[in-house]
Amino acid sequence: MMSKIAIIGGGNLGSAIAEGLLSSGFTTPDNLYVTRRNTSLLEGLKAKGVHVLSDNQKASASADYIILAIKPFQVSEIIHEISPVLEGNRHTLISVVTGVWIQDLVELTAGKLPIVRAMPNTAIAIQESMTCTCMHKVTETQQKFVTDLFNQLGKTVEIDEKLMDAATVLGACGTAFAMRYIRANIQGGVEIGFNAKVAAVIAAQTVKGAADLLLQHHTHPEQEIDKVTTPKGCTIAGLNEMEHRGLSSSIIRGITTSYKKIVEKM
Ligand SMILES: NC(=O)C1=CN([C@@H]2O[C@H](COP(=O)(O)OP(=O)(O)OC[C@H]3O[C@@H](n4cnc5c(N)ncnc54)[C@H](O)[C@@H]3O)[C@@H](O)[C@H]2O)C=CC1
Ligand SMILES: O=C(O)[C@@H]1CCC=N1
Repeated sequence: MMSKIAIIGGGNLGSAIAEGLLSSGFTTPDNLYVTRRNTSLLEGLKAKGVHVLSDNQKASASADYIILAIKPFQVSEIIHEISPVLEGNRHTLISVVTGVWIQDLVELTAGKLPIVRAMPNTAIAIQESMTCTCMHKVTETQQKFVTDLFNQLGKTVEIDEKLMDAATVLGACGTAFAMRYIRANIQGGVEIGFNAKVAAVIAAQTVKGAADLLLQHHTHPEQEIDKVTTPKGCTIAGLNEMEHRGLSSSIIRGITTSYKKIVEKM
């Protein structure tokens, strides 16, 4: 029998996970439960046959794997709410919540559940997430299930929990950072003559191709840059101007600022 999955908090990330789980075929709508206070915002999932409800206890009681996709400040209240139905020999708790540590979750569940911390990004909706995981007291079956689940939804690496905040910045916030880079390309593209629609396709596909070059060639970005920059050409002229204006520096400072925000407990 297929394991049942409950997603508590069908917001941006929770809904993206649900979409990815369905489109990958990892689960079927009948085995998926998604909660949200205002369920009318989950009509799309409901139409696909997913169990959409506002009752977190009911969803948790129906599931084997419970994915917590709520805001950090809600974790304590919601675990308290579902506690009465949690069973140590049945449930695995998977938290995608930023800045909440395994030790916090162990304490909130009185140590009775296997716990997974996972940090995916919103590309999980199209099975292209980068997900970092770390696991606590899981059985081999549970570890395999969770690894298979996230592997179906993109790439997965298991990391030391002390790197989870860093994984949040690079892997999860990283989606937004990449979007701004692409948006700037679109704005520049319009200045030099394209309409916004065509500029958007060119910018997004170019960034996707650049990322795939690195993933498939296992090269360093500078090796790929060397193949593009014709001596005295337009690429190096543009690239150096971007660096004079602080491109790399501003990205590094953005990353370290995001990191500080998490470490200082948001
Ligand atoms: N959005 C992202 O790209 C990522 C988010 N995260 C983490 O995932 C968590 C969720 O983030 P988002 O989806 O962006 O936030 P969100 O605000 O879009 O989603 C949270 C959802 O929980 C629902 N909710 C609130 N109280 C509830 C309750 N009592 N019962 C059931 N549902 C309830 C809200 O209605 C909302 O839909 C956060 O902890 C965030 O740090 C982690 C990685 C990436
Ligand atoms: O901005 C945030 O706090 C969350 C964590 C990673 C993505 N969104």
